[in-house]
Amino acid sequence: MGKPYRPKDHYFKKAKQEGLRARSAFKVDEILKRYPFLKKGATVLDLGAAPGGFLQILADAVGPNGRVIGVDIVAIRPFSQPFVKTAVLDVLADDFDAKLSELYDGPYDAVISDMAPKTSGIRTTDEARSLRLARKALELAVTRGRPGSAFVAKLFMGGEFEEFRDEVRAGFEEVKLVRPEATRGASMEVYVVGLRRKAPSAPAPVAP
Ligand SMILES: C[S@@+](CC[C@H](N)C(=O)[O-])C[C@H]1O[C@@H](n2cnc3c(N)ncnc32)[C@H](O)[C@@H]1O
Repeated sequence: MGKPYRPKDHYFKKAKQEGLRARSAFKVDEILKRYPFLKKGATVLDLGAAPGGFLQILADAVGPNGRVIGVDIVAIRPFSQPFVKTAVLDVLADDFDAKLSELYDGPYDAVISDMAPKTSGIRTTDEARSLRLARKALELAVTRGRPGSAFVAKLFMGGEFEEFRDEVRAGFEEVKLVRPEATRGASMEVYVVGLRRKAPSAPAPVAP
Protein backbone atom coordinates (compact mmCIF):
# COMPACT_ATOMS: atom_id res chain seq x y z
CA MET A 1 0.00 0.00 0.00
CA GLY A 2 1.26 3.52 -0.79
CA LYS A 3 2.22 6.07 1.81
CA PRO A 4 -0.87 8.05 2.92
CA TYR A 5 -1.06 11.70 1.83
CA ARG A 6 -0.17 13.92 4.79
CA PRO A 7 0.34 17.58 3.90
CA LYS A 8 2.56 18.24 6.92
CA ASP A 9 4.68 15.17 6.41
CA HIS A 10 8.34 14.54 7.15
CA TYR A 11 9.64 16.30 4.02
CA PHE A 12 7.38 19.30 4.52
CA LYS A 13 8.78 19.80 8.04
CA LYS A 14 12.33 19.09 6.92
CA ALA A 15 12.01 21.70 4.13
CA LYS A 16 10.82 24.29 6.67
CA GLN A 17 13.66 23.48 9.05
CA GLU A 18 16.25 23.76 6.27
CA GLY A 19 14.85 27.02 4.89
CA LEU A 20 13.79 25.44 1.62
CA ARG A 21 10.92 26.98 -0.30
CA ALA A 22 9.27 23.66 -1.16
CA ARG A 23 9.51 20.00 -0.19
CA SER A 24 10.13 19.25 -3.87
CA ALA A 25 13.70 20.52 -3.33
CA PHE A 26 14.47 17.04 -1.93
CA LYS A 27 13.42 15.44 -5.21
CA VAL A 28 15.95 17.28 -7.36
CA ASP A 29 18.53 16.87 -4.62
CA GLU A 30 18.07 13.08 -4.78
CA ILE A 31 18.19 13.08 -8.60
CA LEU A 32 21.46 15.06 -8.54
CA LYS A 33 22.95 12.72 -5.93
CA ARG A 34 22.12 9.71 -8.09
CA TYR A 35 23.18 11.33 -11.36
CA PRO A 36 25.63 14.16 -10.62
CA PHE A 37 25.40 15.79 -14.03
CA LEU A 38 25.65 19.41 -12.82
CA LYS A 39 29.13 20.79 -12.29
CA LYS A 40 30.16 24.09 -10.73
CA GLY A 41 29.86 26.82 -13.35
CA ALA A 42 27.09 25.02 -15.30
CA THR A 43 24.05 26.71 -16.81
CA VAL A 44 20.64 25.22 -16.07
CA LEU A 45 17.06 25.94 -17.09
CA ASP A 46 14.33 25.12 -14.55
CA LEU A 47 10.81 24.99 -16.00
CA GLY A 48 7.85 25.24 -13.62
CA ALA A 49 10.16 26.66 -10.99
CA ALA A 50 7.76 28.35 -8.50
CA PRO A 51 8.07 28.74 -5.56
CA GLY A 52 11.77 27.94 -6.02
CA GLY A 53 12.68 24.78 -4.10
CA PHE A 54 14.48 23.23 -7.10
CA LEU A 55 16.14 26.60 -7.80
CA GLN A 56 17.72 26.66 -4.34
CA ILE A 57 19.31 23.24 -4.89
CA LEU A 58 20.34 24.06 -8.46
CA ALA A 59 21.92 27.35 -7.36
CA ASP A 60 24.01 25.47 -4.77
CA ALA A 61 25.01 22.88 -7.37
CA VAL A 62 26.28 25.34 -9.99
CA GLY A 63 27.63 28.02 -7.63
CA PRO A 64 28.27 31.72 -8.37
CA ASN A 65 30.16 31.01 -11.61
CA GLY A 66 27.11 29.19 -12.95
CA ARG A 67 23.74 30.41 -14.14
CA VAL A 68 20.23 29.32 -13.20
CA ILE A 69 17.19 30.42 -15.18
CA GLY A 70 13.79 29.65 -13.65
CA VAL A 71 10.42 30.26 -15.28
CA ASP A 72 6.84 29.65 -14.22
CA ILE A 73 3.34 30.99 -14.90
CA VAL A 74 3.38 32.01 -11.23
CA ALA A 75 5.75 34.69 -9.94
CA ILE A 76 8.84 33.46 -8.09
CA ARG A 77 10.07 35.46 -5.09
CA PRO A 78 13.40 36.92 -6.26
CA PHE A 79 16.67 35.27 -5.25
CA SER A 80 19.49 37.23 -3.63
CA GLN A 81 22.10 35.47 -5.79
CA PRO A 82 22.57 37.45 -9.02
CA PHE A 83 23.26 34.28 -11.02
CA VAL A 84 19.66 33.08 -10.44
CA LYS A 85 17.27 34.79 -12.87
CA THR A 86 13.53 34.19 -12.88
CA ALA A 87 10.60 35.25 -15.04
CA VAL A 88 6.86 34.76 -15.30
CA LEU A 89 6.40 32.85 -18.56
CA ASP A 90 4.02 30.21 -19.88
CA VAL A 91 6.05 27.58 -21.72
CA LEU A 92 3.06 26.79 -23.94
CA ALA A 93 2.57 30.39 -25.08
CA ASP A 94 3.38 31.17 -28.73
CA ASP A 95 5.99 33.75 -27.79
CA PHE A 96 7.69 31.59 -25.13
CA ASP A 97 10.81 30.72 -27.13
CA ALA A 98 11.45 34.36 -28.02
CA LYS A 99 10.90 35.48 -24.41
CA LEU A 100 13.25 32.77 -23.11
CA SER A 101 15.92 33.86 -25.57
CA GLU A 102 15.63 37.42 -24.25
CA LEU A 103 16.23 36.07 -20.75
CA TYR A 104 19.14 33.85 -21.72
CA ASP A 105 19.82 32.44 -25.15
CA GLY A 106 21.62 29.26 -24.04
CA PRO A 107 23.14 26.82 -24.55
CA TYR A 108 22.27 24.91 -21.38
CA ASP A 109 24.09 22.12 -19.56
CA ALA A 110 20.76 20.86 -18.21
CA VAL A 111 17.07 21.47 -18.81
CA ILE A 112 14.90 20.45 -15.88
CA SER A 113 11.11 20.44 -15.69
CA ASP A 114 9.00 19.96 -12.62
CA MET A 115 6.00 21.41 -14.43
CA ALA A 116 2.64 20.00 -13.49
CA PRO A 117 -0.71 20.96 -15.00
CA LYS A 118 -3.66 22.04 -12.91
CA THR A 119 -5.32 18.67 -12.34
CA SER A 120 -8.88 18.16 -13.57
CA GLY A 121 -9.46 14.88 -11.77
CA ILE A 122 -9.98 13.19 -15.14
CA ARG A 123 -6.99 10.87 -15.40
CA THR A 124 -6.60 10.81 -19.19
CA THR A 125 -6.91 14.60 -19.40
CA ASP A 126 -4.31 15.11 -16.67
CA GLU A 127 -1.90 12.61 -18.27
CA ALA A 128 -2.25 14.33 -21.65
CA ARG A 129 -1.62 17.78 -20.12
CA SER A 130 1.39 16.50 -18.21
CA LEU A 131 2.77 14.93 -21.39
CA ARG A 132 2.30 18.16 -23.33
CA LEU A 133 4.42 20.03 -20.77
CA ALA A 134 7.07 17.30 -20.71
CA ARG A 135 7.25 17.29 -24.54
CA LYS A 136 7.79 21.04 -24.58
CA ALA A 137 10.57 20.60 -22.01
CA LEU A 138 12.16 17.91 -24.19
CA GLU A 139 11.97 20.15 -27.26
CA LEU A 140 13.83 22.84 -25.29
CA ALA A 141 16.41 20.34 -24.05
CA VAL A 142 17.09 19.19 -27.60
CA THR A 143 17.17 22.63 -29.18
CA ARG A 144 18.99 24.47 -26.39
CA GLY A 145 21.01 21.81 -24.60
CA ARG A 146 24.68 21.37 -25.46
CA PRO A 147 25.83 17.97 -26.69
CA GLY A 148 26.51 16.02 -23.48
CA SER A 149 23.87 17.95 -21.50
CA ALA A 150 21.18 16.44 -19.28
CA PHE A 151 17.39 16.50 -19.19
CA VAL A 152 14.92 15.85 -16.37
CA ALA A 153 11.14 15.99 -16.68
CA LYS A 154 8.34 15.05 -14.37
CA LEU A 155 5.56 13.09 -15.95
CA PHE A 156 2.38 11.35 -14.81
CA MET A 157 2.72 7.63 -15.54
CA GLY A 158 0.21 6.19 -17.99
CA GLY A 159 -1.04 7.22 -21.41
CA GLU A 160 1.85 7.75 -23.82
CA PHE A 161 4.52 7.40 -21.16
CA GLU A 162 6.43 4.71 -23.12
CA GLU A 163 6.37 6.78 -26.29
CA PHE A 164 7.77 9.73 -24.40
CA ARG A 165 10.57 7.61 -22.95
CA ASP A 166 11.46 6.54 -26.50
CA GLU A 167 11.51 10.18 -27.60
CA VAL A 168 13.99 10.94 -24.80
CA ARG A 169 16.06 7.88 -25.84
CA ALA A 170 16.31 9.29 -29.36
CA GLY A 171 18.05 12.41 -28.03
CA PHE A 172 20.10 11.09 -25.08
CA GLU A 173 22.65 8.32 -24.65
CA GLU A 174 21.05 6.97 -21.47
CA VAL A 175 17.57 7.27 -19.99
CA LYS A 176 16.68 6.61 -16.33
CA LEU A 177 13.44 6.74 -14.38
CA VAL A 178 13.46 8.11 -10.85
CA ARG A 179 10.66 8.16 -8.30
CA PRO A 180 12.28 10.20 -5.52
CA GLU A 181 11.78 9.35 -1.86
CA ALA A 182 10.02 12.68 -1.29
CA THR A 183 7.29 11.82 -3.83
CA ARG A 184 3.95 11.52 -2.09
CA GLY A 185 2.66 7.96 -1.66
CA ALA A 186 -0.27 7.86 -4.07
CA SER A 187 1.30 10.14 -6.67
CA MET A 188 1.65 8.75 -10.21
CA GLU A 189 4.54 11.07 -10.99
CA VAL A 190 7.94 9.92 -12.12
CA TYR A 191 11.02 11.78 -13.37
CA VAL A 192 12.48 10.81 -16.71
CA VAL A 193 16.21 11.58 -16.74
CA GLY A 194 18.11 11.86 -20.01
CA LEU A 195 21.89 11.73 -19.70
CA ARG A 196 24.43 12.93 -22.26
CA ARG A 197 22.52 14.58 -25.06
CA LYS A 198 23.60 13.15 -28.38
CA ALA A 199 25.26 15.56 -30.77
CA PRO A 200 22.86 16.50 -33.58
CA SER A 201 23.64 14.20 -36.50
CA ALA A 202 25.45 15.76 -39.43
CA PRO A 203 23.32 16.14 -42.58
CA ALA A 204 23.64 13.18 -44.96
CA PRO A 205 26.23 13.83 -47.71
CA VAL A 206 24.71 14.91 -50.99
CA ALA A 207 25.32 12.38 -53.76
CA PRO A 208 27.55 13.75 -56.55
C1 LIG B 1 5.18 21.11 -8.59
S1 LIG B 1 5.22 22.79 -9.00
C2 LIG B 1 6.95 23.14 -9.13
C3 LIG B 1 7.68 23.20 -7.82
C4 LIG B 1 9.11 23.69 -8.01
N1 LIG B 1 9.91 22.72 -8.74
C5 LIG B 1 9.79 23.95 -6.69
O1 LIG B 1 10.66 23.15 -6.32
O2 LIG B 1 9.49 24.95 -6.04
C6 LIG B 1 4.72 22.78 -10.68
C7 LIG B 1 4.76 24.14 -11.34
O3 LIG B 1 4.51 24.02 -12.75
C8 LIG B 1 4.02 25.27 -13.15
N2 LIG B 1 3.46 25.23 -14.50
C9 LIG B 1 2.35 24.56 -14.92
N3 LIG B 1 2.09 24.83 -16.21
C10 LIG B 1 3.07 25.68 -16.63
C11 LIG B 1 3.34 26.32 -17.88
N4 LIG B 1 2.53 26.15 -18.94
N5 LIG B 1 4.42 27.13 -17.97
C12 LIG B 1 5.23 27.32 -16.88
N6 LIG B 1 5.01 26.75 -15.69
C13 LIG B 1 3.95 25.94 -15.55
C14 LIG B 1 2.99 25.59 -12.06
O4 LIG B 1 2.65 26.97 -12.04
C15 LIG B 1 3.72 25.12 -10.81
O5 LIG B 1 4.35 26.18 -10.13
